[in-house]
Amino acid sequence: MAVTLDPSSLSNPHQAILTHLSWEATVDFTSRRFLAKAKYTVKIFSDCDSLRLDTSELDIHSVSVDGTPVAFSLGVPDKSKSHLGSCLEIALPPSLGKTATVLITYATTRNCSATQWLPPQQTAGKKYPYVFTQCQAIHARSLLPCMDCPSVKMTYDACVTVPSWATCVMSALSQTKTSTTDTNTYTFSQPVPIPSYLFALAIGELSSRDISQRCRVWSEPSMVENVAYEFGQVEEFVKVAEGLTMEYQWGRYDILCLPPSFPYGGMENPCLTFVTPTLLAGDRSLADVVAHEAAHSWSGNLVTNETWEHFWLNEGWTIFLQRKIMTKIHGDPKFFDFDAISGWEDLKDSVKEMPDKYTKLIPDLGDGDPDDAFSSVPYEKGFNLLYSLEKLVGADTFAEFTKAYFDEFKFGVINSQKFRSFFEEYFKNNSCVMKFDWDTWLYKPGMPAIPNFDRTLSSACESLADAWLSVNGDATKIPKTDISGWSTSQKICFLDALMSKCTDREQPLPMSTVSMMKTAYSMHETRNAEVLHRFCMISIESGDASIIPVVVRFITTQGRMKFVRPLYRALFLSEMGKDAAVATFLKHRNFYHPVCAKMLAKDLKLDQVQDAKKSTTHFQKHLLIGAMMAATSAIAIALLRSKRR
Ligand SMILES: CC/C=C\C/C=C\C[C@@H](O)/C=C/C=C/C=C\[C@@H](O)CCCC(=O)O
Ligand SMILES: [Zn+2]
Repeated sequence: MAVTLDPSSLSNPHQAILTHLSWEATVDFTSRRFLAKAKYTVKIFSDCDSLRLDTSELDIHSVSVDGTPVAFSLGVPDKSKSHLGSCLEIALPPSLGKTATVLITYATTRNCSATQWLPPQQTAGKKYPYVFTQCQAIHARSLLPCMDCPSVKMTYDACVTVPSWATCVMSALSQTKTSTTDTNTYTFSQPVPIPSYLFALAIGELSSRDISQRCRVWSEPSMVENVAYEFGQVEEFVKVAEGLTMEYQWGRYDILCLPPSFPYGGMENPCLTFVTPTLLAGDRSLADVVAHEAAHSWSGNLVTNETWEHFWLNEGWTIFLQRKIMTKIHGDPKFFDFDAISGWEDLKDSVKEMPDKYTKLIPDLGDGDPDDAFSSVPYEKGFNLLYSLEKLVGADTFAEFTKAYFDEFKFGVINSQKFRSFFEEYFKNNSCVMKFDWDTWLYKPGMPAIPNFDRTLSSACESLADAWLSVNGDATKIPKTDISGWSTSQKICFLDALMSKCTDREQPLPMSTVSMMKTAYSMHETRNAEVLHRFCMISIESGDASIIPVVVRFITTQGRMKFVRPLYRALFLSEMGKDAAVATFLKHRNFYHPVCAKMLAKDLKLDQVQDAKKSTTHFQKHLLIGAMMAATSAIAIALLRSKRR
C-alpha cells in the first residue's frame, strides 16, 4: 500500500506497516494507568532497519521482535511540536522476513491525553470510578505505541481485565467475559481494519438495553431507560444510511452514553458510538448527532481521510449523509435545506473565530496541533462543497455517485485529489463538471459563496428574529407569535438568525430585549442544551449579568467543547464575566477532559500565564511561587490583571 507522509506522525509506515494489534491490558484505577502489552503484526516493505512508532507520555518497559528482546530508544519531544510526542524507535534485526511480530510492554501515565479518569463523584452512580478514551485526532499515541496516522489501518483484538464491579466496552465486537472474585476479563475483536484514532474503550459501572438486533445502548444504570428512549430511532438511522450508501459492514452498532465531561457531541468509534449526555433532551430532538455518528460508519470509518488535512472528506460527507438521513426521518424534503441553513450559521461563526489558515478546506497543518485546527469548517464548508456538486449534477445522479464512491474507496483511505479525480472521471461526459472551481473550494480561506437555500421552513424563524430586533425597549412591540409548539430546530433557527443579524449590525441585542425574551420564552430554564447554549450566548453578549449563574452552572455540569469553549470565551471577553470565567475554570479544571482543559486554558490565555511564569525574573518567580502556594483562583486573575496593566 502506498502511504502518504503525515505531518501529524513521527512513524514510518512507508517502510514498515502495522497490520494487526493484539492488545492486552489491566486497568488500575488507583494509579490511573493501563498496564499493557501491544503485540503487532508488522509488514516490512524494503530495507528497513527500524520501526518508528508514535508515543506520548508512555512508560516503555521492553520490546521484543519475533520473541527476541531488541534495543529501542524514545526520542525527546520537540517543544515546538509537543503534540507529536516522542518517537519510539525499535531496531529491526537484519535477518527478518517480510513480516514480524513486535511485542511492547508498557504503561500509560498520568499525562495520557486520550483518557479521562473520573472519580466516583463525577459519575451518575457516585459509587465507582470511570475511565473513557477519546483518541481522535492524535491522542491514541498516549494510550498505546502505534502508527498514529489515519492512513494506517489495522485489525485488532483485545483482552482487558477490570475490577469485578466494572464492565469494559470497546470499539469492537465483544467476544467473551470471564470472572474471578476480584476481576472481570473481557475479550474483543475488530475484524475490519481501522485507523488508530478509532481505537476506544470505556470502563465503568454500565448497563445496557437492546434497541434492535444489532443496536444496543449502554450507560450508567440510572440513565439507561432515558438513553434507550432518546436514541430509540437508531436502527432506522442505520437502515436509511445503508440505503444511501451500502450494507453496514461492522456487525453491531451500539451506543455508549458517557458521563457529562465527555468533550464531544459524539465520537464514531466503530461498533460503539460514544455520545455526550447533553443529547438527552427527553424528546429525541438532538438525536441527529446519532444519525451523524451512524453515518461515519461509511464516511470516515470505512473510507478514511488519508491525513488530517483531508478531514473534510470525513466530516463533510458525514454531515451530508446525516442531513439526508434526518430529511428521510422527518419526511419533508425541505428539511435538508432548513438544516443546511443552520450549518451555514455554524460555518460563519467558525470562519470569524479561526485564523485564515484553518478556514481552508485543506489546511496546511504543518507543525500545528490538529486540536487547534478543529472547527465547523471541515464539516460545513465540506458539506457545502458536496451540496454544490449535487446541485451541479442533479440529486438522482449524485445519489448514484455516492454509492459508487463508497464502493470504490471502502476499507481504504481518501484525499482531496483522489476525490476530485474520481468525481471528474465519474462525470466525464457532463460538461458542467469541468467548470467547477475546485481550487477556490479546496484552497481559498473564508466563506464560500452562499448557495440559494430553500428558505420555506426557516422564514418564520427569521421573521421572528426580525420582530425581536425591532423591539428596542418598546414592550408593545414584543412579538405575539406563540412558539410553544415549535420544534427544537425552529427555536435553534430563530436564535441563530437573531445572533447572525446582531453580528451583521455589529450590535448586541439590547439587554432590555433579552430580558423580555426571557420572560416570554424562559429559555434560560430549558433542559435542551442547544437552545440553552444559544440563549446564554445572546445574554452574555447583551451584557445581562443575571445570566452568569446560569452559564456557570451549564459550563460546570457538562464539558462538551462545542458549548463550554464559546461560553467561556464570551464570558472572558465581557467586562462583567472575565473574572468569573477564569475563576470558574481554575476551580473546575479537573472536571474537564484533558483536551478540553488544554483548549480552555488557551482560550482564557492561561497558557500565556504559564509561559510568562517560565520567563519571569528570579524575584518575580518568588512572588509567583508564594502566590501559587496560596493556590487560589484569585492568583491567576491577579496575574491576568497585572498583565493587562
Ligand atoms: C482541519 C482540522 C484538522 C484536523 C482535526 C481533526 C480532529 C481534531 C480533534 O480536535 C478531534 C475532534 C473530534 C471530534 C469528534 C466529534 C465531533 O464530530 C463533535 C463535533 C462537535 C460536537 O457536536 O460536540
Ligand atoms: Zn463527525
